[in-house]
Amino acid sequence: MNLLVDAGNTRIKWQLRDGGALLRAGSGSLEANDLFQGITPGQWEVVSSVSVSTVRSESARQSLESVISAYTSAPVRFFWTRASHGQLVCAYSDPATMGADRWHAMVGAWDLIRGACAVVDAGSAITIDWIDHHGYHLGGYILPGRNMMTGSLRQGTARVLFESQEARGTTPGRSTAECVFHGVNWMIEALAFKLGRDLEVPVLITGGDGALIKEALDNSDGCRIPRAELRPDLVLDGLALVESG
Ligand SMILES: Nc1ncnc2c1ncn2[C@@H]1O[C@H](COP(=O)(O)OP(=O)(O)OP(=O)(O)O)[C@@H](O)[C@H]1O
Ligand SMILES: CC(C)(CO)[C@@H](O)C(=O)NCCC(=O)O
Ligand SMILES: [K+]
Repeated sequence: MNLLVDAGNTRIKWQLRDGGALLRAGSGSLEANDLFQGITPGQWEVVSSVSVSTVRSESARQSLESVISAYTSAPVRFFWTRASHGQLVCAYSDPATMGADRWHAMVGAWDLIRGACAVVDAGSAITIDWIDHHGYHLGGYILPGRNMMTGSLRQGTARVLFESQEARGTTPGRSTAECVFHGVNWMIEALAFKLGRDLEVPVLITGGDGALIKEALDNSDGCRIPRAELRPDLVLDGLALVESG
């Protein structure tokens, strides 16, 4: 039994898998002390390996390792971006500096598509990576995610004052909160429109705000993308592939 962990900047997500079968899944933060509450003592006993993809700090990596090691004596292995995995080749001259989540999502995407595709991970940050039909990673983009956009407006201004809310619209706002939340949604819509214009390849979408991107792509006029698929577990799927060799 293998425990797979994707430690993002906002949330840590995990799955307990036995071969291809998914047994348990959960998410949360290390601080809340209940991250792994979905795993029973009996299940911990039969965990034979723990594989982690993390984009958090070195000290957070160590905390995660010691929390996991308190549950199990199974080896905890961390997987980082590599220069290549099979036909997939990283565009970075220094692959270790590329976020492990991006790499594992690309490994998962290449395994599914085996052809030119793009990967969008809309998490704390939004990343977009291009892969060509040979498996060459052409490069990507790193943008602030939704929470980060609204948070930076809050922090960087004196009078942009607003309460958090679930404003789904994109019409011009008529209050500060509406201007901020509709503005962010409008940017997501603009991003989807641009993707649909620039790309004619399948797009695999993951991350906490992935559904918003998918919806915006589906509603974008003149979109040339043949297939846009939501894959919430793409990072863990790629990690499972890398971990098993
Ligand atoms: N339950 C949730 N908790 C936190 N964020 C959520 C939740 N549901 C949706 N979101 C949205 O998801 C985003 C965070 O996505 P995700 O959980 O994929 O982050 P992450 O994996 O920690 O990010 P990253 O990989 O970029 O560090 C936030 O911007 C927020 O808008
Ligand atoms: C961009 C994020 C934060 C997205 O989770 C992560 O992939 C990361 O910390 N990357 C390191 C920098 C890079 O990918 O070039
Ligand atoms: K992520």
